[in-house]
Amino acid sequence: MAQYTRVSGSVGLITLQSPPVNALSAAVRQGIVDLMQRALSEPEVKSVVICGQNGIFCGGADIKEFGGQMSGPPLIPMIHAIEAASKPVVAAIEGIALGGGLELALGCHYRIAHSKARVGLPEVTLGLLPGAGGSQRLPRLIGVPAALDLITTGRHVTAAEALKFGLVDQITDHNTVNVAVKFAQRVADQPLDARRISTHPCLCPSDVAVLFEEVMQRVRRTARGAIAPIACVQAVRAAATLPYNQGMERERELMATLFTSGQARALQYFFFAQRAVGRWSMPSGARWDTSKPRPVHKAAVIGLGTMGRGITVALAQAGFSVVAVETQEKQLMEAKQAISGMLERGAKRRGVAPALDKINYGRNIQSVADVDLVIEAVFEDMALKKKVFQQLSAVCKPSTFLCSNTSGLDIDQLACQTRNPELVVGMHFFAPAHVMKLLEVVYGPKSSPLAVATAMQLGKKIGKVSVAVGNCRGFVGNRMLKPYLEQALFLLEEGATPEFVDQVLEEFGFAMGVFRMSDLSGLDVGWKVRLADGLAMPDPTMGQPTRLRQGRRYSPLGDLLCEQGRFGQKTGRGWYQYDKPGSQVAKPDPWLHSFLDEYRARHALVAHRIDHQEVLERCLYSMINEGFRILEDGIAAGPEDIDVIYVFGYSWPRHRGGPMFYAATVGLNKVLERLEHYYQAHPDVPSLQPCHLLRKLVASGSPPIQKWREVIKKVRSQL
Ligand SMILES: CCC[C@H](O)CC(=O)SCCNC(=O)CCNC(=O)[C@H](O)C(C)(C)COP(=O)([O-])OP(=O)([O-])OC[C@H]1O[C@@H](n2cnc3c(N)ncnc32)[C@H](O)[C@@H]1OP(=O)([O-])[O-]
Repeated sequence: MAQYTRVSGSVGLITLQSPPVNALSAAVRQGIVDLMQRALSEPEVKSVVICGQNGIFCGGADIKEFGGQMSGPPLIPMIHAIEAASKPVVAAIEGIALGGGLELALGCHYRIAHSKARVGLPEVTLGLLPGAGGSQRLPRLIGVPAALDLITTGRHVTAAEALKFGLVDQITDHNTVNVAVKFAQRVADQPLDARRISTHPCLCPSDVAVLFEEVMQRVRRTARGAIAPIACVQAVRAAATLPYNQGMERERELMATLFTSGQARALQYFFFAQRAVGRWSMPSGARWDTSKPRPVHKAAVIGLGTMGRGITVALAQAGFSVVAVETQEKQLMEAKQAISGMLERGAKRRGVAPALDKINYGRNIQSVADVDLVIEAVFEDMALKKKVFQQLSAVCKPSTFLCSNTSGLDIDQLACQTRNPELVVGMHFFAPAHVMKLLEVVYGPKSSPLAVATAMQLGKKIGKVSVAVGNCRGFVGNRMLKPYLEQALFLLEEGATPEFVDQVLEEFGFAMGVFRMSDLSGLDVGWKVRLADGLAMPDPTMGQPTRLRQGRRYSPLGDLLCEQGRFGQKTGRGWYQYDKPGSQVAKPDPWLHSFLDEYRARHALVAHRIDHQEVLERCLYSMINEGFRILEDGIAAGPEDIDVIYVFGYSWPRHRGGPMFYAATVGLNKVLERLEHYYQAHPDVPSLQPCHLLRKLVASGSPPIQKWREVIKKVRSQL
């Protein structure tokens, strides 16, 4: 929808009206077409201003329409008609002008932006390119290098940066619509030819071919298999090398390919999944919209190791007062220095003052007495964490929320140490905690909706995508990682090498294969957990064979490496070898290959040829199967929660939507059939046994992912 008013006698004001972001739905496009015609036909009207209601210009094409049949006037001719208009058209940009919204503004003859507005062409993040002329007009307006930057990254730029680029003509701190109306009056009788961007030559640097080559190489390297960034470069290249009309034709062809690709569908699903996780619910029926958070002004972090430092930085940067506690003097001094460095570097990047004064350091837990919320980030040891929670419960005011950054321990056991177990939740950050977007907010059986709502809101305030999940070993992310890691080890036992498994997973789109990732995080981390669980050391009195523990297949390969002091990158040896401890350049290690040969010989394992398909299916489908179990158990409310966790926390390639969306893409019956096949071949590996929910979904005709919740509800009610 759009509204028309005549202002100051001679200006036709068109206001886009489609809450919440004035997306260009069919109705809005129809409104613009009709009202432009009206403005052009009224002789008193000398110029036109286009703005959006509620201080938001336009969030672009309506993404919800992409899934169905497109109706209403198409965007491209609508923008062409605006550009071709005989009266000046001014875009009054408040809030945002993104994607099709900015393309609409580029079709106008002038652009006035509020100083707080942000603009950008984020289509690439949805698996698309700016397909309403944006890939052709932007380089003509701001030059090829800047256009390539904006279009291939999709980043939003501030009004000040936009002015520097020449993307907007003026910025204002005042009422943008009023300023635009006055501007429109001033330019009412100015000639328009030079203002039609499509008629401009494309501004190219002299070495433009080299530039395109370099950008294409960079994009291919970082795209991890995503096709949209490559198409974006191709579209801008068309702008630089072809006349406008031919460039538009190329834009249309590239857009058509992207639009129907599985990647665009996955990325658009993921866009809505990110928003869906904010609408959390708990099995008790408590929900985001009926649970009010309590404001947090002052927080504390206990334990200033790697995680505690990152969490402190994240809180301080978001403006919270933080009490940072570390009982070891040496560790405290090191942490202070590290945190200050992180804050200073971050502030320099963002051009603001470092939030050093937000933090008070202390060695005594008593110093957290008056805080609203505490995040415990001590070593991952249940006995130690229990002690800390007992102390916190005694020291803090009764209303303080007590949170643990555990990556998988039982939240309920911690809650039981406190006076108010309903105020205890998990806040599982991912390293580095001030950078990684993901936060798992873990509720135990006693956690109150108030505590969950407060942790979710705090997560949002510090810039995280927070996902509420139930309490179980490893929560969602690490629980699903277990079968994935396990399969990778079994594949080594059966004949694969770490390099091959990693190559397959990296070709799939993971930033790092499973073995490179283990080397980076440190092999000793999992080893300590397995030792604590009694898994890493077979009990000789029980007579358990080395490759069978607690009644199921077990690979001791990781333990054997740790016993040799091979902890990964930090020791210069792990699944790979490194030039020196701490180096990041992984090289295949002949020692490891002989070690695997000897291991196989010792256990009478005959190496067989393992192909790409087997690596992918066994690693990914076992993980996906665990995802279905998690849904069945009610640990995650829906597939979106799992997918968001995996993309933001575990480098799952975003253009594949997340593990559960990927399962839907592959076809649930295929996932089921392959799991059955592998389970038959490996009956001692329970993680390969297809779970009940997966069978139920297949039996229900494999409904689209948006309908899974209905089947999940039925399955849970039968349990
Ligand atoms: C031929 C076509 C060519 C063209 O080049 C293609 C495009 O333009 S592609 C488009 C290029 N444009 C983009 O990529 C911009 C995508 N949007 C964004 O980046 C952010 O939403 C924005 C920055 C605008 C606001 O952030 P914020 O303040 O944190 O708020 P929020 O994020 O929570 O959103 C609030 C609500 O608005 C909803 N919604 C938002 N946008 C759209 C949309 N375009 N459509 C439909 N709905 C949209 C969103 O789902 C949410 O709904 P709900 O039911 O309440 O969950």
